[in-house]
Amino acid sequence: MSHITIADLHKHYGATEVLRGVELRIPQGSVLALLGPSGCGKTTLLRLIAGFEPLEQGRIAFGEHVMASPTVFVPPERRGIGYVPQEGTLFPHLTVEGNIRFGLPRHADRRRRIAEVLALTGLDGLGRRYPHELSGGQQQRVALARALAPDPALVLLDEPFNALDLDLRRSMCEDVIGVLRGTGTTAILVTHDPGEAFAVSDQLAVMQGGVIMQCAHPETVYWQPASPAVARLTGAAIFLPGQCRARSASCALGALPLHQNATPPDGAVVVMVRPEQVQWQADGPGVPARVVHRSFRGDHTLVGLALGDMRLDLRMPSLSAPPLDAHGSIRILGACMAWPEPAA
Ligand SMILES: Nc1ncnc2c1ncn2[C@@H]1O[C@H](COP(=O)(O)OP(=O)(O)OP(=O)(O)O)[C@@H](O)[C@H]1O
Repeated sequence: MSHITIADLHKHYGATEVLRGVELRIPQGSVLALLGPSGCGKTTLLRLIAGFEPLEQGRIAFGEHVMASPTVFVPPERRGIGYVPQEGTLFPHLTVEGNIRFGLPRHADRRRRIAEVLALTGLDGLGRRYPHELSGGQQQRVALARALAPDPALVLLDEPFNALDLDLRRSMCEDVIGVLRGTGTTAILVTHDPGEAFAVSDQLAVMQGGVIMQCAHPETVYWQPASPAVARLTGAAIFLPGQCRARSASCALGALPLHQNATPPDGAVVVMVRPEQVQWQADGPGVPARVVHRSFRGDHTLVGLALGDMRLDLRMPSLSAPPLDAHGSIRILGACMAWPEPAA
């Protein structure tokens, strides 16, 4: 398989349009994270790619081979896709090996392949266990091993570690994506956790209301979001009214240079910076600020700053957080995004 092309995809459930012109291009061997709020259409998109649902308009192609269009429908078992759904999909009456064997064609050298995928997914020695004898993380590894066993060219992961706590979920996710990268498998990972999406993807697609709002390298999406909505969906953001002139935006935080992708016309704008761009200084030039709130949280401290009649809430490393009532100033590191005012 070479790259995957998804063009102008539409899907309705009843009168509701759930996918509205989805476009994506996923290079072979790369990982695309699909991030968006609940109900935005992520699972529906995966189901169309897998062939579990017909599409109404548009095209899904793997390289030059059209898999789905209004006139073509290649059934799921002929698409060469592995699907790792949300938790709870193992057959409880089958052992780990039995679950993996289920996905393998009869003519395959099943014993060898099962041993390979058990090793690949870190499940050596657990082949004879039943799902209820495994932890949640191990069960999801079995689901991955089952999906990988037929050597698919594309793996779809639909929030596969949702049931795990945050730290375990992120480390499991990085492990699993590492396995897929090791085998050169193209992958689409659905998640609603921006941290997870940033950590593992080559491209991050942000979806809302059935539309891909931006698809780009994760750092581009984070620092140069295409819209205020993308900024909010991908992390904490500070929005301020400002005036744009000659590639510089003036606002309560000073005169800030614009990022390359920011292209508002001169005039009234909404300015966006990430909170970590705001640097506190005990003295030195900058916008005067005073600490009006301080809440210790262990490794970080929440600090509320008053800048004139404006208030900024920041997370600072506890060791460098200023004391309550401290007077100082702030400066902004790097550039800002800005959109014409009504865009907010
Ligand atoms: N079979 C169906 N029949 C009718 N409506 C459906 C069906 N499947 C999904 N929907 C609706 O389509 C919309 C998109 O659902 P989808 O499951 O794709 O969202 P999602 O982004 O994956 O959400 P989540 O993150 O909560 O899993 C939702 O409003 C959902 O209620």
